[in-house]
Amino acid sequence: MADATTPLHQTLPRITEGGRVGQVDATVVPRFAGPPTFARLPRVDEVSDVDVAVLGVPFDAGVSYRPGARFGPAHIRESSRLLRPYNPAQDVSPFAAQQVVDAGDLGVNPFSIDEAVDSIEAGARAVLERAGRMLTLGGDHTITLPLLRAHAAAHGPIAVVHFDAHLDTWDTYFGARYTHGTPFRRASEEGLLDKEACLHVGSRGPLYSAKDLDDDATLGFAIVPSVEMDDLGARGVIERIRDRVGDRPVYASIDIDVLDPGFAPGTGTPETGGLTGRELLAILRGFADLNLIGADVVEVAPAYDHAEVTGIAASHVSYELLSAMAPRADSEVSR
Ligand SMILES: N=C(N)NCCCC(=O)O
Ligand SMILES: [Zn+2]
Ligand SMILES: [Zn+2]
Repeated sequence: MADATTPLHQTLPRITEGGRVGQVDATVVPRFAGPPTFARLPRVDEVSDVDVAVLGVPFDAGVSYRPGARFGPAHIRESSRLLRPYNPAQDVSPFAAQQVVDAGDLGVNPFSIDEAVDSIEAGARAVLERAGRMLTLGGDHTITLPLLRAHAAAHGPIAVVHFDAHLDTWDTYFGARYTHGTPFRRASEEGLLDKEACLHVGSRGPLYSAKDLDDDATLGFAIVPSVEMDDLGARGVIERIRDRVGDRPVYASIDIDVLDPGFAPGTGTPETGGLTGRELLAILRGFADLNLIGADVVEVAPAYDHAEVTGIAASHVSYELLSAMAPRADSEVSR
């Protein structure tokens, strides 16, 4: 048993509810001490069976404006120390209902986007062989293309629900095809998307031209713009998502800039008029009734954050996604 004189790396008392190796027990080791893994969960090498892996991809060479999302994974992990075991909003204990681990970071090339994209795909495929599902912490939005390649290899064309201020279906920037503004155009061109079933949520802000919207529809996306949030409410947005994706395999990609900059200042291309944290969490809870096969949380850039506001938002978004992935005894739980 740990006491105040025992180095923490020698004995880490963990919650072991449901037979899973869970968080370091915060009633024994205070939250600000101990390992820097996501939610103080075990590392992947500390357990034998894995259901969900949390993977960091510290890559930001694809950004068009402010850099810094390469520090996102470490910032989200540090901001996740306060997460507790039981999620009352979904009536689930996400780390007891499934084995969740921290798979660490991929070490990707910061000087070659092409090489980084290839190695992210290879890394994601390797993680998916070990774990049934993964939640990836970015990193800029470029990383979602190789992540979708890995998921589509396992599931076929995917229904992507994309939360973002931006469409990210643009074509090129300065001739570059792999950037954080282009992942979903590439994914659509590569046949990774179910073009009947993809949806952007929270889009807003100026575009380059009206043609952006025509292209976006052709690439397979419907849109719930941020401006419709008040009229629809979280329930209305969940219904729009459910109508669009049905029971297809769904991948949720959360660009933290879908939140208003007041709720998530720490990001590279902020746009005013976004969702509140409460709205986003409420919508994500609706994914518990969908076939959520994977997710990412991207574009957290801690240099522009204050008091971990953005990091805490990203860690709670991650927690709702992990909760939505958790198997339920009764799948008709109303929430
Ligand atoms: N994916 C994010 N966050 N931003 C894309 C912005 C692309 C642009 O500068 O037009
Ligand atoms: Zn964005
Ligand atoms: Zn984005």
